[in-house]
Amino acid sequence: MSVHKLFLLRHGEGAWNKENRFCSWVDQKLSEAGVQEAQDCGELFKLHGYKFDKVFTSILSRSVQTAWLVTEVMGQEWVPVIKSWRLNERHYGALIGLNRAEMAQKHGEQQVKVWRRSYDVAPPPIDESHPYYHEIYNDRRYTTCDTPVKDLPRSESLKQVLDRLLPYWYDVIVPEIKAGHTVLVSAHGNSCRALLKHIEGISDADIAGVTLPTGIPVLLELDADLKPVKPRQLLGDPAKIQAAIKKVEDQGKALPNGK
Ligand SMILES: O=C(OP(=O)(O)O)[C@H](O)COP(=O)(O)O
Repeated sequence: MSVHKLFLLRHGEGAWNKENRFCSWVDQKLSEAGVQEAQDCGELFKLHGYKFDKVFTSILSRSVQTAWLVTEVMGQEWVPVIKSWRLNERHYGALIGLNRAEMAQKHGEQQVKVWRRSYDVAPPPIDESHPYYHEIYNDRRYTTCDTPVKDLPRSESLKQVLDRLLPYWYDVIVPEIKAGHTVLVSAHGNSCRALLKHIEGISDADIAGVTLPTGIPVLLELDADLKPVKPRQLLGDPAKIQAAIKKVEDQGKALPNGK
């Protein structure tokens, strides 16, 4: 029997999702379409009558903005929103800012797939010569982390995302769920995939085939030990969800105009 409902949500479309660029730790806001996706998601939750007790976000604006829009539409703005860098998107290292389709043209689709979806391969690290290095590491938000700025990642595999996420999951989120609270995690494609891998026990190989589009919530129904009692449900119109998944997968195809 299902005891707990947990919702994972990749934020609505951001400006760089639209431009097919690796966004990662660059703080992009939601696009107009992304705002709409977040609001639609709130409407969907409202329609189902879901009530959240706690919302967890990363410290990137697109994840926080999504949480605000969702709870606003639901009339649940009062629900506490707790932020941590440990829910941030995967650090894409030197790939940050680059266009996936152009990278596929240059390095091949297979290499881009390895960078995007392998479990334990990290992209090349970012260094001080990278155009976004200083914007990221001089940002005041990273002085608030439980880890000194010098020790924050310079690139991460999905495995490394899970490694930095798990202490937060067990110390902060799990106690909330076990206390009977309904939790929404409003985060990112890869931080949600890492969490999903852990909760569902997905193998290192099979996680490559799991794609989460923006603005589509995932409902997990868990038993008292937080083991899934049924398959995950992606909420919304199935045809729309399939099209959105294909769009994300196609982002790594080599197209000359990078679109
Ligand atoms: O910033 C990103 O994800 P996000 O839009 O979920 O925050 C990444 O660039 C996602 O890229 P990917 O789908 O190639 O792993």
